[in-house]
Amino acid sequence: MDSRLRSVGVVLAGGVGSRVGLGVPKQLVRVAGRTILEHTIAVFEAAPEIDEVVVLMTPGFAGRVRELVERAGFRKVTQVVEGGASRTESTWRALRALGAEECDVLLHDAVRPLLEPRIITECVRALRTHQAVEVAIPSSDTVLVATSGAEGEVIGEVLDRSRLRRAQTPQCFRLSVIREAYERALADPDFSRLPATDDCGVVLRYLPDVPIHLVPGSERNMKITHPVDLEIAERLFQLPVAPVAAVPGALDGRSVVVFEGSGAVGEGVAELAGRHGARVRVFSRAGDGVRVEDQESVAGALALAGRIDHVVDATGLTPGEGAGAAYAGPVSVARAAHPHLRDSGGGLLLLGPGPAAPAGAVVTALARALAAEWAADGIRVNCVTPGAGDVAAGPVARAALGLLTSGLTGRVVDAGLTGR
Ligand SMILES: Nc1ccn([C@@H]2O[C@H](COP(=O)(O)OP(=O)(O)OP(=O)(O)O)[C@@H](O)[C@H]2O)c(=O)n1
Ligand SMILES: C[C@](O)(CO)[C@H](O)COP(=O)(O)O
Repeated sequence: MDSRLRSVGVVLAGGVGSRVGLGVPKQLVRVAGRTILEHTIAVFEAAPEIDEVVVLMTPGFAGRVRELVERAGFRKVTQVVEGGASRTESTWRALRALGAEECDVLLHDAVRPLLEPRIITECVRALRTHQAVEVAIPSSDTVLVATSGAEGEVIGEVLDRSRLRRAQTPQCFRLSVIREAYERALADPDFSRLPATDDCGVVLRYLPDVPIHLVPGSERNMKITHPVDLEIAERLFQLPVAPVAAVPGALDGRSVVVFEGSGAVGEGVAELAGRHGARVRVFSRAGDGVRVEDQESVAGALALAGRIDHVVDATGLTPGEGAGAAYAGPVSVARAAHPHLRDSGGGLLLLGPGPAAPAGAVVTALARALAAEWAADGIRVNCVTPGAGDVAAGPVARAALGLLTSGLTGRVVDAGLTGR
C-alpha cells in the first residue's frame, strides 16, 4: 500500500500583474500559444507525484479559470479559489481551502510557467524527510545593501555572494507546519507592517526551529515580473527540454495512431503506448501503402481508426528522398489529423531530426506554430528529437510516451537531455 501523504500543488495566481502593466492579470497572457497559467497548471497536471491541484485566482477571474481548466481537461484541479490582497493572503486562503487532513503542499507562483518536472520530483522526495523545502539557485550577481546617503543611495554593504541564493518556487511544506507558521504570523500585529515576500520567510520567522531544506532550482524557472520577462519566457519555451516521465494510466482506453517511418522508432512508440493501455493503430508505407506526404492518403488511413486521441508522426525521422521530404509528411499528417483531434481534444506528436538539421528546424517550428494555432481548438502539439548524435529508438520512444501522457503543449523534447 502507498503510505505517502497526498501531494497538492497550489498555484498562486491571485495577483494583478501591476509591474507588467497590462489590463489583465499577467498569468492570463498568452506565451508560446497558451496562457501562462495553463502552462503552469499543465506542469503539475503532468507530474506523477502530484495528486491534486488548487488554483488561487485574482478576484473576478475565477470563472474564467474554471472554463480554462474545463477546456484544457486538467483533471487534477479540484478547486479554483479567489486569492487575497497579497501573496501571503492568497497562501493563507489556500491553506484554509485544503481542509484538516495532513498532506504535502507545494506552493508555486503561477508566473513561473517554465518549472521543470525534475524540480517537482526532487521537492516531493525531499518532503519525505523534511517538513519544509525551498527551491533556490546561486546568485550570479553581486548583491548590495543600499543605504540613504546625503545625495541619494550609497552602498552600505556588499554581501558574501558564495552564501547567497535566489529563492524560487515551489516552496513546499507539510500542511500542518505551514499552517501553524501562518497562524502565528496572523496573530502577530507586526506581520502586516513587515509582510514576508515568500512562504519560507513565514516559516523561518515564526517556526525558526524547523530547518528549511534547499533543492536546486534552475535559471529556466524564472518569474515573469516585468514586461521584458514575457519576451524572455517566449524564447525559453522555444528551447528543447528534457523528457518528462510517462504518467501511469493516462493512456488507458485512449486511441493512438502512429505513422511509422522505416526505422524502429515508430514501432517503439506504438509498443510502449500499447503497454500503457492505449488502443494503437499503426500505418506505414510498406505495410498499408500509406504515403504520408499525400494528405488524401493520410486522411483515408485516419478514417479507418474511429475516435483518435493522439496522432504520432514518426516519418520525419526517416524521410524519403528529395527536398522537403522531411517535412512534407508532418505537414500532411497534421492537416489530415486536425479534424479528428479537434473532436477528441487530443494531441499531435511530431518526431523530427531536431533544430540543428534544416529539415528538423522546420518540423520543430511547425510543432510550435501548430501548438499556438490549435490551442483554441483544445489540441496539444509537441515534438521529440533525438538530440545530437544518432537516432536511438529507445530514448526517443520513451520521450514520446512521456509527452503523450502529459498535458503539455508546444514542447520540443530532446531525448538526449537530462533534467539538470
Ligand atoms: N494577491 C496576490 C499576489 C500575488 N499572487 C501570486 O504570487 C505570484 C508572484 O507574485 P507577483 O509576481 O508579484 O505577481 P503580481 O502580484 O501579480 O505582480 P505585481 O506585484 O507586479 O502586481 C504570482 O503568480 C501572483 O499571481 C497571489 O496569488 N496573490
Ligand atoms: C516567492 C518568490 O517568487 C520567491 O522568489 C518571490 O518572493 C515572490 O515575490 P513577488 O514580489 O510576489 O513576485
